[in-house]
Amino acid sequence: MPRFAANITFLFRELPFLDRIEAAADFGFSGVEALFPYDDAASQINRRLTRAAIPMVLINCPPPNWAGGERGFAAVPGLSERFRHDFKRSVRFAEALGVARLHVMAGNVNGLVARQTFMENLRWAADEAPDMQLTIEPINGHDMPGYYLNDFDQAAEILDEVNAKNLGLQFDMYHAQMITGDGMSVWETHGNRAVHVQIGGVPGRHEPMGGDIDYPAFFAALDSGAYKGWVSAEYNPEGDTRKGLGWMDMVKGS
Ligand SMILES: O=C(O)[C@@H](O)C(=O)CO
Ligand SMILES: [Mg+2]
Repeated sequence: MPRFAANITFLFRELPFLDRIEAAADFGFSGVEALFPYDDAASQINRRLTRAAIPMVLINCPPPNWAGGERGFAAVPGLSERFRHDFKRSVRFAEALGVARLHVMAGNVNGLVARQTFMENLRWAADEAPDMQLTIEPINGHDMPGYYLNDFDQAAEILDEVNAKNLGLQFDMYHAQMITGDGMSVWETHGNRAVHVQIGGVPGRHEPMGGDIDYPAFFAALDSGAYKGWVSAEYNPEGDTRKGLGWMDMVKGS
């Protein structure tokens, strides 16, 4: 069975942010992740992680200003200084939480200069934090219009060209399905680059069951394949998070 983490930016939103950590542990998740947990002190988050006896496995860079609509700066020409400042801050926060993975967000931009900027900043980041597993994630244009990294082949080319041992693919099955209509094929082509996996149903980004993605087949592929990392539940529960966790019981029972 895959090792499941709960993305507590999406799941357990019925509860205050810090309480979601214990809820995730109580409901069978072995870890948590969060998009931007920077509003709480690392010491407070750590206390809750210790009490729940589970790790935080991934956070996103950049820290704050998300509410202002920015989607990162790693690929935005002219903002490398801003990106590097934010990156160092994210690494410090991740280290304080014992988080081993950092998702580096590209930003809303396009064109050849953006590609060059993205690769330069990724190379710099990989050198700057050699012990941190960095990830890049293709995100579908419906959910995040204008986001630079919106295609898995594009991500694979960038990973090959940057060629840093601590940089890999964040494979979100929800985005793979939304972008191509056939997420399983994308996994077959690019799954070997994955260092982090996320799941959510299509349509609607709800619970990973039913819908257009054959999740039982995907979980079976994960069980029999080389990927042994985290599989994070990153979806908008249809109702109360706890009532929608039947998909986990199905995986455990199979
Ligand atoms: O898929 C997503 O939306 C996330 O993994 C993410 O990092 C974008 O904020
Ligand atoms: Mg994702």
